[in-house]
Amino acid sequence: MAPHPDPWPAPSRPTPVDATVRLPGSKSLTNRYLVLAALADGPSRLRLPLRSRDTELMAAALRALGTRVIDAPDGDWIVEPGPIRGGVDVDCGLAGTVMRFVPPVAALADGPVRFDGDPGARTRPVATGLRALRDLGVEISDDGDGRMPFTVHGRGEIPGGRVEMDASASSQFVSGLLLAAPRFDRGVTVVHRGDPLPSAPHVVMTVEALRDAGVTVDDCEPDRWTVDPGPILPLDVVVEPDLSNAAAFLAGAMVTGGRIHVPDWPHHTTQAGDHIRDVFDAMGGDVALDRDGLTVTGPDRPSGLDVDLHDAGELTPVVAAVAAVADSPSWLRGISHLRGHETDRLAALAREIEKVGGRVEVTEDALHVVPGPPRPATIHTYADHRMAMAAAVLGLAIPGVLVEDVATTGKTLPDFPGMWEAMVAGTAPA
Ligand SMILES: O=C(O)C1=C[C@@H](OP(=O)(O)O)[C@@H](O)[C@H](O)C1
Ligand SMILES: C=C(OP(=O)(O)O)C(=O)O
Repeated sequence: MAPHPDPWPAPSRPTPVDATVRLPGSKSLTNRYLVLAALADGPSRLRLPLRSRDTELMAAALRALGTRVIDAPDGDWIVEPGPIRGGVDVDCGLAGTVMRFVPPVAALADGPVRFDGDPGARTRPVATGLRALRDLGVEISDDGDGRMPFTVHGRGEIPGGRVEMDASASSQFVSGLLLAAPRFDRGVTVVHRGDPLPSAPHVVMTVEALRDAGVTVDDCEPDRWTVDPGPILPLDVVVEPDLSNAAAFLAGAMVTGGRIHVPDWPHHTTQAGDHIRDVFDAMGGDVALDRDGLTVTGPDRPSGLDVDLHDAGELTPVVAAVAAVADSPSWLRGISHLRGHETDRLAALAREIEKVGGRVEVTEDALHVVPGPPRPATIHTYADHRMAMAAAVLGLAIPGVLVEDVATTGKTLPDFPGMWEAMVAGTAPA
């Protein structure tokens, strides 16, 4: 992987891109499978897992807790569960999945497990998950502010039972409890009470992954999930390509009137990123899913749109970037929870899109993006992989865009700049 200059001159292209882009595995699926495999009854195999910062952090966390996560020569991960041990530290980096999925696993350890992460992780919400674990009988110490760092005092078992939480800040609080719950003495019933749960497809993904591993889950009532205690079957799974990362490349077609093909786009998926098909269709793209994969052909100029991204918030930065060069204003709604993502994405998108000539109004839960005469700028990326990908999309359409810290894309996509440059040059590997 070649080093890239910082700031990185985002390639711009006045003519249509035309490339096939093969995406590595889904972050959300890889990290769920890793957790389930660590708690399973025998060894598992993850085929085509994502190998990026977030998933390496998850693997490292589980290794610290006593699981063997073995790098097979073909890139697969073999996972051999072991007794969960305490007396260890977990580095969450900036990964929401690590800071919210691993504490319930740590509660099953035989001693204390201390969690910390990047400076930015200390401002991400974790208190709801910690409070729920306490309600289920787990001892946790923090500095009293419900933020990182904190220590989970594992006692080798979790009584479990019924717990109510307000998960309106992140669906990951629900997913984290459900994933470990087969190993709780009484399983768990989680009831969400509060504003509507964001990122609902991610909880469906959790439920599906549990059921595929032989776990009984009842989700027939809205905002209530029951996981029965019982064994987790070993997994042998192929990880789907990451559709939210794919969205950035498909945006390349949208802003240049070009064509991008993503092979192996799943026909059934729980990934929220699949929603990008509807979004780009509404923005004037020609979106075709067939046996070979997904092909998006962009319009001469994308249309503005009014869209609710509550279920697929992680698409917002890339959609906002396309909206910033559209032929009319856009509303992106239902996204107040993005203030607790890698950065406050509402503020960050407004600031950076305004630098390249757009106007952005931030409301309580929406962005109103008004395209303006484009101008070059240096885009700050706030340690946020999706801000950096959005900046690359802006740079494709607007000459003279420099992207600070493009390496932050390594959170979910190794060598994003190399893949992007290959796409722009039309040489992306088939
Ligand atoms: O469970 C998951 O894998 C995720 C859930 C979502 O989090 P929020 O519910 O906090 O938005 C999503 O944005 C994140 O990228 C991944
Ligand atoms: C919100 C995101 O990540 P995380 O899993 O760290 O919450 C994201 O990838 O857009």
